[in-house]
Amino acid sequence: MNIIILGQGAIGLLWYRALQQLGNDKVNVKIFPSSAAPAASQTFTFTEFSGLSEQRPLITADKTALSECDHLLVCVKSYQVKQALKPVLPHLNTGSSIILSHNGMGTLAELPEQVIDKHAILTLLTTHGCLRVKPRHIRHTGRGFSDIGLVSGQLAVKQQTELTNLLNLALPQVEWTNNIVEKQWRKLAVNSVINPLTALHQLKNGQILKDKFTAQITAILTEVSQVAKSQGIELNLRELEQVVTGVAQATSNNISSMRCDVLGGKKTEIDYISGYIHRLGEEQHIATPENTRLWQQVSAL
Ligand SMILES: NC(=O)C1=CN([C@@H]2O[C@H](COP(=O)(O)OP(=O)(O)OC[C@H]3O[C@@H](n4cnc5c(N)ncnc54)[C@H](OP(=O)(O)O)[C@@H]3O)[C@@H](O)[C@H]2O)C=CC1
Ligand SMILES: CC(C)(CO)C(=O)C(=O)O
Repeated sequence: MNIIILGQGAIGLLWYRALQQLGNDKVNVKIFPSSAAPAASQTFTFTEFSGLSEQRPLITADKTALSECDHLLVCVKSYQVKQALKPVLPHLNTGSSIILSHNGMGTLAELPEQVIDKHAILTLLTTHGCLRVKPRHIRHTGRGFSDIGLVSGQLAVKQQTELTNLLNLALPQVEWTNNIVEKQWRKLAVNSVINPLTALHQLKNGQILKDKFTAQITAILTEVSQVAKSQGIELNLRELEQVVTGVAQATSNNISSMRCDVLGGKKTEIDYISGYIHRLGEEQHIATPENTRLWQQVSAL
């Protein structure tokens, strides 16, 4: 199987290393570099939980590799997806799937129609934690699990199974799911609470469980479930509150990705989290004052 990874950041290199470990007889994995990265052959450093580090070769994909690709795994931030795909799409094998792996929602609607017509589009959601220590040096900070499923087009069951088995062998656990869109909404709900609140109030994830945020969390999640319903996704409010509490407890000492971005002076993914709820709400005539305010406040940071 030929897999190309687009995005050599934390998640891209995590998958690249995991797949490369399996050996060439199982998978031929290459990386498509960003224009900022030199194209010449390079190495990258991978640091495990134990603190052990290793250097590994980084094999980059050219146009020929793109024309032979079976699965393109896109591991860039949500706001980078459209731009990152631009130089890749003209050369990508028509039979290749495009697997989007990012926080937030709304990137599918940004893809040109011809792309949607030609390629099966999948989503890969992961709870693994990975830190980019510096360019081409990553540290795996938390073991998690991943869900993969189809969001547009078709992929034969045999290909679904082969892909899932391979990813699961590389970085377990990976499961195929036929309701990936519902899972995306659940993850969006979690991110719509934890990410903006931690970024705005400079909190660790667990600190959003203080009583003073309870009413606001309920308001955010009420809006998310109302907007999700307009898209045919039923989310139970009490269940969402429990999921958010569970994730905040399990990651209580973590700094959310949005807070990290703010601290690092980087652009956040707020347009694809609270901003996505705001846009869909407007489209569907559903008021989303809480998410709209969070979107505006984080955008202004
Ligand atoms: N890190 C984590 O633990 C987790 C991350 N996620 C989500 O996964 C997604 C990816 O996150 P993460 O890997 O941490 O992000 P990073 O910022 O570490 O990686 C993004 C990579 O994309 C590259 N890139 C940006 N624009 C382009 C382009 N036009 N062409 C090619 N490459 C490009 C960047 O290039 P350059 O090197 O030049 O900057 C960078 O290497 C995000 O949505 C994040 O929220 C989800 C779960 C956990
Ligand atoms: C689940 C959570 C909130 C963990 O930090 C996350 O996905 C993020 O930080 O973006």
